[in-house]
Amino acid sequence: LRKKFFFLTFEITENFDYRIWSLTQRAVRQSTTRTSKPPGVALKFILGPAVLTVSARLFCHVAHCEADVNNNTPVEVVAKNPVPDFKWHVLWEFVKPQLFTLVCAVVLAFGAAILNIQIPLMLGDLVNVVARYLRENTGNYVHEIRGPALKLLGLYGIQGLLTSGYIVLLSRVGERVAADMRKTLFASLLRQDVAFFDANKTGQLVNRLTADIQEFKSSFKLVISQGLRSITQTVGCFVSLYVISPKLTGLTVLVLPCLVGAGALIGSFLRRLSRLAQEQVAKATGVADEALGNVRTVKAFAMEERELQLYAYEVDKSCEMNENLGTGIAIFQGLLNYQHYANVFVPNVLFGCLSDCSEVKTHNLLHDDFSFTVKCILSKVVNYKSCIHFMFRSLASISILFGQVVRGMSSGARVFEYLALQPTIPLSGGGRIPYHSLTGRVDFMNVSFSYPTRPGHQVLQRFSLTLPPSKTVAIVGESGGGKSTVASLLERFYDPTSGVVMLDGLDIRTLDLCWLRSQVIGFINQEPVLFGSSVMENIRFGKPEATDAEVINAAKQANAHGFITGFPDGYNTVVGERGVTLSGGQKQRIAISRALIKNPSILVLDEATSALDAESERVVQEALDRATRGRTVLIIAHRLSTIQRADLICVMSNGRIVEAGTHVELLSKGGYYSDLIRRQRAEGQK
Ligand SMILES: Nc1ncnc2c1ncn2[C@@H]1O[C@H](COP(=O)(O)OP(=O)(O)OP(=O)(O)O)[C@@H](O)[C@H]1O
Repeated sequence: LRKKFFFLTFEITENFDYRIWSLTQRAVRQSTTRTSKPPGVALKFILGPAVLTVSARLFCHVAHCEADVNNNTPVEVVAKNPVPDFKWHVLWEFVKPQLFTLVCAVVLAFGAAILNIQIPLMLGDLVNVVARYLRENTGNYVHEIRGPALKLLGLYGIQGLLTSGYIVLLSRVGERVAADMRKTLFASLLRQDVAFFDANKTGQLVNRLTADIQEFKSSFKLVISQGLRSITQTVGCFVSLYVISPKLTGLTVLVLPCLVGAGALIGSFLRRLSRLAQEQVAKATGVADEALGNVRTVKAFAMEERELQLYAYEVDKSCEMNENLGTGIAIFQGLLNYQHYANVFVPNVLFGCLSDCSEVKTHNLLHDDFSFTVKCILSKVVNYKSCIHFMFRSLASISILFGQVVRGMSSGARVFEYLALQPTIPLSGGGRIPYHSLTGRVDFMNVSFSYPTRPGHQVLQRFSLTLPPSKTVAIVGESGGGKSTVASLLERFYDPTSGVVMLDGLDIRTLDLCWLRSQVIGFINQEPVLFGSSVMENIRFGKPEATDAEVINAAKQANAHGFITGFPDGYNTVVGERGVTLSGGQKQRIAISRALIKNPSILVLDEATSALDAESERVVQEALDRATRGRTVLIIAHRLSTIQRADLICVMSNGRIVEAGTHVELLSKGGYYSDLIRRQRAEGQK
């Protein structure tokens, strides 16, 4: 691992690729997770009907972030959440709209379960008829057997109908609850701050939306259908057992709390295993997601084998954990059956029936009739055994269900955890400045800022800058100096740690964020991300209500109309995932169209042309020159040639402006800027 870490760190110092940075992080993560101590465990369990009521909270991680200010080595940011509780009131909110259907399903399931209890008793009656006929060989066998047989047949029929009915209703409830959960979770995720996405991997978030909700849905359906049936059957059989033999049933009552207690204990352990196993699955998904999402970079570095190893490592760990969980559940079931069958009930059945059959005793006292004794015992034994058999089957299915409940509750708790998250920067609410009075003046006043994931590392320090209305201000400077961070603060992806960002003299924290982003600021960055839909839809993303004519007009302004109409499908051309079927310059011009269609007062260009070759840069630059007219523009630039006509050029270093002026002023100063120009010219000549 150390070797891997060294190799990857070397790569990043060569400034190769962001992807390598993330690989490096992963290497660090693996080494730290292997050496880190296991988290503290606070077991919590409640005796009683353990399966359904034990709290999901098991142990607690303390959230912490690490930062190494003096060292440029990528630092791992670990955001560990406390283990979430399963919140019943949140579940209730989802179940409430389906309550009627659910109640119907429960009633049908309950009916089916009650009929199930009748079956052993009916079987007993049937056996009695057969036994009597075999023993006495008198009477009309067909006539006597017909009654119980038809009753049994009818019972099975009705039970079948009830079963189909509740399964249909229950699957409807399950699917709708799951769909509502997915939609709400997705909405909640989209609402989160950018900082949230800095700290959480996309793969893990997608896992919440897919695997966790799927798991929860299966558990939910199973608990209601099988759980209800099994519990009803257990209780019903218990009552029947009591009627047949109170003494033996008393013994069972004594033994059962011990079983439930042991079950709760093992259950709390299994729940912990299950949660860890699910987290591991999400981790493996995250690795695959990252590799597939960046497949070109993986291929460019011939890293397929390494990615495979990383994925295999995570998958093997998850496999091992799930195997442990399976073993735990198996042992639990085994113990349950063993205890029930071998230790307590079976040896006592005959004894219990014989000693408890008061009917037999009374009859014997009066008549001393041995054949009656045998007949009575036979009937009781058959009934008792049938009931016991059904009760054990129900208990066994409860124990199988138990594993599912454990997994379902952990999944549900993880989903509910994200549902409850509130963004620190609310998307809506706050004031709007009327369009006709908006000038587009921006002031950064004494802004200091650290990224939430690296609180110890101050990126901006008492930074002040004014973007006058309809003027172009460019920021240049060393890599990592904080240029893009300024743009992020203007977009309000983050809020400053101290100081304010103002728009037309108003603190942007008091303004409606949705309005600010959708109508005031147009943002174009170095690597425009397009969606895998048509060109038309991608441009319309900037203004969903835009007409086709508006889309075409925006494309014309961005120098994009020509190449778009050159495609066989024109504006209906599908651009592929992330716009993979377009060239860099074409993608950039579509991104410019997308920003221009909302006619923003402020335009932020974050190194918009730095990834392009000379010809593409010329075409895109033309588009940008046209787009910036009459707007307040903030340009974050690498290539100094593109910003020479800016009204103000600021040179940034270590989170501060160290020099500011026009191109000519700065050149004549002979300071940082002229040094940058000289260095860039020298690089260009190499
Ligand atoms: N999302 C983030 N979370 C934590 N730290 C970040 C994040 N984004 C940037 N940083 C850190 O903030 C500092 C400033 O980054 P920023 O991207 O603003 O620099 P820059 O001047 O735009 O660099 P470049 O010219 O290379 O794009 C860097 O040290 C960087 O590592």
